[in-house]
Amino acid sequence: MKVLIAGGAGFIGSTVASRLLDAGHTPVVIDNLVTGRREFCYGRIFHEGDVADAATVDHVLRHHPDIEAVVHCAALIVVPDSVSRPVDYYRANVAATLEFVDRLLAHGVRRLIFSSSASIYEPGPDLAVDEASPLRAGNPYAHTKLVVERMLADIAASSPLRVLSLRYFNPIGADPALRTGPQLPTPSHALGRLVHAHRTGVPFPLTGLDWPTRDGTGLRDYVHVWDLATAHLRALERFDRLFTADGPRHTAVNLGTGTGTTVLELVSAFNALVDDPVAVVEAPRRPGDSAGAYTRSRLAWDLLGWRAERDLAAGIADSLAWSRRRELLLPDHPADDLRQAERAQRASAR
Ligand SMILES: O=c1ccn([C@@H]2O[C@H](COP(=O)(O)OP(=O)(O)O[C@H]3O[C@H](CO)[C@H](O)[C@H](O)[C@H]3O)[C@@H](O)[C@H]2O)c(=O)[nH]1
Repeated sequence: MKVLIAGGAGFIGSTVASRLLDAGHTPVVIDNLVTGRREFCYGRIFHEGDVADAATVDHVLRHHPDIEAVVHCAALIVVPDSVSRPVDYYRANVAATLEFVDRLLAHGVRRLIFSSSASIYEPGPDLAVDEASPLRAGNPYAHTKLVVERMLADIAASSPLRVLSLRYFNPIGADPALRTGPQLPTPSHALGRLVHAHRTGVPFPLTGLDWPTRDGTGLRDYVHVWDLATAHLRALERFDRLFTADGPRHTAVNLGTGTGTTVLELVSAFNALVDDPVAVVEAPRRPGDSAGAYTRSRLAWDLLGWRAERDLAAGIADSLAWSRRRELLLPDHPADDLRQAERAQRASAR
């Protein structure tokens, strides 16, 4: 099957592309490289461009009329950034998706998987959520995901498009074959910061110790990115069976492990795997942060035949292995940072 992956040069999109390749499918990547990496597309079908650019998307779809489904992972994803740059986030995540879907419809695309997020839930006191839990996004990033889910549901209701929103919990790890992984030298997510702290010797900041969790630190459901990628594969293989003729044309499925882990528990699990443990310091809550959530849903199993198979230790081990590989594969040159900044500026000026 030929599958268009928007954002296929980013962390999750590139892993999905590897998973599809390993299963004998053909990913076609479109990515504007604002945060994605060209190196992740070597040897793959790759079109550089923005999903908001009709000419680029038209070109790709005309060039590959045999594309059977689209996976849309292209987005800006850093929560505190979204608080300070909401216009950029709405433009990149909402406005660009609308333009993209307009072209997908024009070319008769009927199957779309959207990278959504568990951050759109309003969890109850036990922090466990399923797909029927109340939705209330607590920061601009999460708002963009919620808005797009609703937008896609409305569009699907009156078009041949069927949409599966996959609500990711917190992806960790890397492709176990180390072809790709988190691309930023200093990622903002907790495990990335832990790896960074381990490499530099700078203590890891515990950002918030007064959350309503068992030890006061934020709780998340950390799911291995390779497991996430496998969920996309299963979803693509079963896509047409997910939708009945007269049922809803948009459906959402949680992708998590079902286990909540606090930041202090994550630090302990990390330190159990390294020779020289990371020190921690207390720090204030981050803008837009939340207590977190974990999934209690079986829907991914029932609908996709998928459940997470890799544990937290595997995710940490693969993150550590990737950070060493990353230094070789994606050396950080000051010129890269400059080019990255210029691309980001061009994208936000559009
Ligand atoms: O240096 C850090 C970084 C994070 N945390 C804590 O670790 C927990 C998890 O934080 P992450 O940033 O790893 O996870 P989030 O769920 O807050 O955000 C992640 O998931 C989001 C979607 O839900 C976005 O994708 C975002 O970019 C990604 O980092 C939170 O309690 C946070 O306060 C720390 O203690 N120290």
